[in-house]
Amino acid sequence: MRHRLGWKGEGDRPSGRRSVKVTKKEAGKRVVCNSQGYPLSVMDGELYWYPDFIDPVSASALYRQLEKEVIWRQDYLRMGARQVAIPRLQAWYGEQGYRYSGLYLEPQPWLAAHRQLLALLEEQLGLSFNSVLMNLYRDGNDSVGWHADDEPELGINPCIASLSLGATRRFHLRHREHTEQRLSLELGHGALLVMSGPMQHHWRHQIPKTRRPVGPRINLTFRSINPPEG
Ligand SMILES: O=C(O)CCC(=O)C(=O)O
Ligand SMILES: [Fe+2]
Repeated sequence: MRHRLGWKGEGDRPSGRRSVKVTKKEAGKRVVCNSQGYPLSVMDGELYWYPDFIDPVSASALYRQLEKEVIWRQDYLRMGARQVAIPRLQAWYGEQGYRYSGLYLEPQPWLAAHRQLLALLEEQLGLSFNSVLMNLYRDGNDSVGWHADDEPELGINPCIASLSLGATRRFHLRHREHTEQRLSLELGHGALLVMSGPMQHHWRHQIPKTRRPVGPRINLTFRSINPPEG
């Protein structure tokens, strides 16, 4: 267990206020962070929930910065003879390229906002990553279907830290074999969800479309990609 956790034990809500307020300055911007978190009790996996990881003012500043600087791409999946647009925009930053579902994502160099978030994840939770997959859900029509983050480059039992900025969207988790095991979380502005242990082998997750009018949402899933062999 590499986490430094802000709670007492499995299934235990932390007693008292054990939140840590941290401010980090880079390029004149401060990020206020609250690393109080909760373990969510699930079978065959580890799930940690930090509902207020980034405070709303810092989260809005990060959102605006990323909205301005990220180079988003529209990717397509081949479905037989057809090319189907993925229902969201994506971007891949970090140190290595990423191959998934027949797509190759060329890495782009870290932005200052990414470096700031990487430093927070390291300092607050003891987690380090070398890449981030970003998703922009423009409205309720954008989504990501059931999948697991189980590409071979992520290794066995990968740790994935997923930060949400902007509109709140519902996140579903479902066990692959015990399909009655389900979870639904509202991922709000500044919330962090960490999935680790055998989670990606036993569970799938999705962000469904919604008819509710929702604004745009940026999601960053920090990951560690193993270097290519050879
Ligand atoms: O947007 C999210 O919260 C989830 C994104 C996701 O599952 C992924 O990028 O693999
Ligand atoms: Fe995912």
